[in-house]
Amino acid sequence: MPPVTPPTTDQPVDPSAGLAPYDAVLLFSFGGPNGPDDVMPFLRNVTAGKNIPDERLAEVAEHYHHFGGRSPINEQNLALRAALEAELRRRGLDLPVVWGNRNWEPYTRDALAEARALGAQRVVALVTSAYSSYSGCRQYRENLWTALEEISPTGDGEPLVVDKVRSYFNHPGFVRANVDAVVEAYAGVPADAAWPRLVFVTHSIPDTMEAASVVAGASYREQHLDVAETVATAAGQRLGRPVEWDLAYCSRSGPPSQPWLEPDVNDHLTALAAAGTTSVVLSPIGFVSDHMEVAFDLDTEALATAQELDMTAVRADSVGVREPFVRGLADLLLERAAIARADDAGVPRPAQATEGGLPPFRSVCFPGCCRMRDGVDSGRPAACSTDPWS
Ligand SMILES: CC1=C(CCC(=O)O)c2cc3nc(cc4[nH]c(cc5[nH]c(cc1n2)c(C)c5CCC(=O)O)c(CCC(=O)O)c4C)C(CCC(=O)O)=C3C
Ligand SMILES: [Fe+2]
Repeated sequence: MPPVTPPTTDQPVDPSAGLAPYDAVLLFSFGGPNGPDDVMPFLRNVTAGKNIPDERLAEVAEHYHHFGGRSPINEQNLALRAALEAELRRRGLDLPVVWGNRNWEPYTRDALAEARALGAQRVVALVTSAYSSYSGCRQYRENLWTALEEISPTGDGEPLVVDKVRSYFNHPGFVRANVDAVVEAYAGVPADAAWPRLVFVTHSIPDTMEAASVVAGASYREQHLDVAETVATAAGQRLGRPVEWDLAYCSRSGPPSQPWLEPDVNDHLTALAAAGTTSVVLSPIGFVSDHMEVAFDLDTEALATAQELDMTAVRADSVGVREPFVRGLADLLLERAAIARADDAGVPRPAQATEGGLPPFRSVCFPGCCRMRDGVDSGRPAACSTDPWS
């Protein structure tokens, strides 16, 4: 049965009401190795229970070793935490922001234990993945469930409650920061190059995961197409000239027999070159920071492909700590708090800001949301679920 939409008003969130009932923010990310000795244990964490061929793991380990065995992702998350904390302080909100990862230190359970030691009882989680799919939503919620079990108090301690911010790919802050980055990238294209084609890039996922993602309202791919259209149109307006765009994918893994979303960005550049395109801007809209997938798959591999094809290629920034993005995250936290208060009081929720053609994604997931495969439960419980409006 499709979930029922919760009643909402057309009233915007009242920012003066603050972040109650929350008393801490969890910045919840993927994690990455900090040095060569971390690489294999990290990869084993990421791929536990997954059907990833050994050759692929060895290849990915090489990507990390190419950068001294260190992913940029941890520094980027520390910078994002500092920026978000500063933005919250600027608004008079002095909650602690704790940081935890699914696959490396500091682990999710460490962050939750830290929040509890700071006196937190109800935490709002912000995932560093903007899109909804098993990889960007349920997998985080499964990990959160396990972490909550691991730190669960014995005796009369109150269990920690964690709520999650909606998938924010179509929030105005994320969209605006991507438009800014694309416009800047166009400005960086050499003056003698042709008007560039805009190639958006995101992480590929298995077709089965794509099919299962559609229950959230629009599939992973459709979410990207919606953002891409919005960003390309807005960038074209700012640049005073329309841009033509496509969506391509990177970082495919899994066995070759398993279909994943295509085209791969390198294949796509090859096809574009064959059709006469000589200039591109690559926009990594699938990623919130320039971590290893961007540093290797785009800046190392795809840019080398473009060079071989004699194409001019400029890579746009990911949103990182751009102001519109960070302000948007603070707005999303205020929105989530207002939704929690409305649900607790049994009154309609506030209006939620979006850009593009899709509605806001759910703040509370419903059973069966974002499975790995359609109709098949992983058998693992997930936190932040069971919307009263399921
Ligand atoms: C949709 C998506 C995002 C975006 C959303 C989000 O940001 O969460 C993402 C992010 C990331 N993926 C990352 C790294 C890896 N992903 C892997 C494997 C996989 N990713 C998948 C999907 C996604 N992944 C999938 C379906 C697999 C197959 C196995 C599985 O279902 O889990 C593997 C295993 C080896 C390989 O096969 O590549 C690695 C090392 C890093 C860290 C980078 C760094 O260290 O800087 C980040 C941010
Ligand atoms: Fe990944």
